[in-house]
Amino acid sequence: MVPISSQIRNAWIDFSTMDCSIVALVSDVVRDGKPVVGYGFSSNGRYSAGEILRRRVLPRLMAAEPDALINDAGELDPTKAWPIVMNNEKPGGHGERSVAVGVVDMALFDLASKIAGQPLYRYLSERYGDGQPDDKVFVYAAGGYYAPDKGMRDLQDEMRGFLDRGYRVVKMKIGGADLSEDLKRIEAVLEVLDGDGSRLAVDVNGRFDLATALEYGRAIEPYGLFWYEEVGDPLDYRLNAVLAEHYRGSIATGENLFSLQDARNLIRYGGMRPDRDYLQFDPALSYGLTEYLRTQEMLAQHGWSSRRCIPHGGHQFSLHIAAALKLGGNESYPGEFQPTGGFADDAVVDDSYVGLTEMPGIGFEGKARFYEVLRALHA
Ligand SMILES: O=C([O-])CC(=O)C(=O)O
Ligand SMILES: [Mg+2]
Repeated sequence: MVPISSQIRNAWIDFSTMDCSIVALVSDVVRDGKPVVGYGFSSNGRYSAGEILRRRVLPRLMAAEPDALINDAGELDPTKAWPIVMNNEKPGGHGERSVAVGVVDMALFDLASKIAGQPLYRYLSERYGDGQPDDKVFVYAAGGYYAPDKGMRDLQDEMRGFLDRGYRVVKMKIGGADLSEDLKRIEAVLEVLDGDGSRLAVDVNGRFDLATALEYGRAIEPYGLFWYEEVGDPLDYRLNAVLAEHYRGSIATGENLFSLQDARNLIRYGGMRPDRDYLQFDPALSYGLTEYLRTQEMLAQHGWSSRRCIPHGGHQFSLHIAAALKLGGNESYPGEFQPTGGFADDAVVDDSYVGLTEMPGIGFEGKARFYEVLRALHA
């Protein structure tokens, strides 16, 4: 467990006690005299899932026959861990179990790609994509939280800071104040963006009932925003569907749907429009890439392009996945959730696109402060 606490607040929670799970899988593969280690962490916004990891997920993994994780080519295959760690788990009610499984899945993919000597995006592209990964990924800067004593000037300075760091598109929180105050905050940010609403996303974090969702929708529609995010309760598909009938701009949601089945319900019943809306399922929070691959298959069957997916979480794992599976982009937290937030220390963002590290694996080793924490797990 590692704390990622701060004073910020969205429309639903504050982050004063936020933490996340971290895992190091020390393998018996030796390179340069050292064991190859796979690292994983559980994204942000859900608390650490240590109890489930310690009592259920990790003991099952450790008890598995080593061969059960190896494919016909003799390689470690992270997707083979899924039935092992999910043995004796009932379907449905996914809760935080998917977070625990996701951390281990991330660490296994880090490990497998390191053993293969490849950066994760190349490893994934060869095995699950078309072998031609994107060489850069669209990223937007997420922030714009509510915080004690944070005024309009501070909000504008924060957004200017994002632009200075190479981002073109930014995101801010709404729904934690009343409509008139939020409209002032939106207009303050639009000033920094030369009045261009298509460069601003707003995030409600699931706060609104239908009437408020529609009221805010009518008020913000003229801005032509990048998207209107997680407007109602994540599991209220009907609310989302009614909103989609009325709000003409893009809607984004899905960061709190943690399984293929929940994602499929959103697609079936949530009224999401494949020509303009965005899906934000976070592979780390929702059973890992193994489940995300199944979700991508489901989306394709329903006529959705992978380019409509821009995962939540702002982590390096999804960055590799975005390049390999040709998603529409990835979230980024240039300022929040330290030490896990943000990409490699030397990552350069240009016009809201970032390149990938060529380090084997996910590349946590290129993120000094976080790597220190991960290394301490097996020092
Ligand atoms: O405030 C949060 O929990 C993070 C969030 O919704 C996002 O990144 O979209
Ligand atoms: Mg969000």
